[in-house]
Amino acid sequence: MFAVSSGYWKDPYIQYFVRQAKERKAPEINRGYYARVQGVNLLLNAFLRKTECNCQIINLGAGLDTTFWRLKDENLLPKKYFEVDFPAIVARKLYNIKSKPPLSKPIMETHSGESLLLDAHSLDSARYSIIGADLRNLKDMEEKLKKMSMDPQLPTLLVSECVLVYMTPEQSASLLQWATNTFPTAMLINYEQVTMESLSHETLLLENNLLEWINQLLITWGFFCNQVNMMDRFGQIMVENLQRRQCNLAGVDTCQSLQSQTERFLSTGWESADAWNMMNVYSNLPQEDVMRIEKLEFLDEKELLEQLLLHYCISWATKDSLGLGLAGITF
Ligand SMILES: C[S@@+](CC[C@H](N)C(=O)[O-])C[C@H]1O[C@@H](n2cnc3c(N)ncnc32)[C@H](O)[C@@H]1O
Repeated sequence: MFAVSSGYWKDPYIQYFVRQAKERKAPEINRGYYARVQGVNLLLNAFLRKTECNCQIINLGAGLDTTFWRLKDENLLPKKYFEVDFPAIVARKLYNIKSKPPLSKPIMETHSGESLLLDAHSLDSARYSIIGADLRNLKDMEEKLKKMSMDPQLPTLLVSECVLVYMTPEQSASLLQWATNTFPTAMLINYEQVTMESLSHETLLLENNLLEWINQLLITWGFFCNQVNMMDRFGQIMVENLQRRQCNLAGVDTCQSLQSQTERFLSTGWESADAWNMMNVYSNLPQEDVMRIEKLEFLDEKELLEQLLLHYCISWATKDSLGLGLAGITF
């Protein structure tokens, strides 16, 4: 919300989901969010182009994500957009949708046919469905998705942003395997942590600054959305802090390296997989817009931004029975 209100990117819908007034965040945090949002959108849009929107999207652990509304505004809606999250999170999202016309109107506008289903834990309309389910209970989740007309034969994009790390490696592997067993033509985009393996020793010596900054990150970004790897000092401090706050890091072992991030896909039936740290993603985003956002706020500590970006990655994988050229999607 703060990054949006500071002009990093446009999202007219996030304001309807955020309870507190915009709380100021550090420029590194805003740039980190910018890289994540632009990076994921870039791959997502490429999938929509390849499939000419003749596809479905399933956002796993969607939280209060606003992508459905963006795609509607940009005339890029897939045949159907699904979201899955725990029933309690879904209930909160549905409450906002029901009570805020700027959220409900676009859903009504894209709805046709039978009456729209809306209860405390699910929504089913022609182009947008939300289900309350546990990603670790695949049978139940699949049944619910099928009830809402999920079509396994359609090219399917699965998105998981800061979600798999909450599950054990076995649970997330089952989810990835379920995806390849279910959808012959699919792509999965995953955003989460990766170790700082590529950082130089000198950068790590910035530890005093780092400690202070990590604390800020915990309060703002990390505590809510992310956990990091235990392999380095940065990761150790954050993991210890998160554990003190009873935040469980069940999936952190899979985040060790870009290689472990791609291997998790290749060992669960995906045909191609790639993973880029966010520093690389940031450097490959359209540079005109990067130059624009870099003028928004003065950034004192470039090294800290680098450390943040090197600690996160976007990984993606494809399986392409229809031969749409999904493996060619990249930054
Ligand atoms: C850090 S939030 C990320 C939300 C959203 N993807 C985003 O990027 O803004 C993690 C989300 O995953 C959901 N989640 C975690 N484990 C889950 C599970 N086993 N089943 C369903 N949802 C889960 C949480 O409820 C939460 O909404």
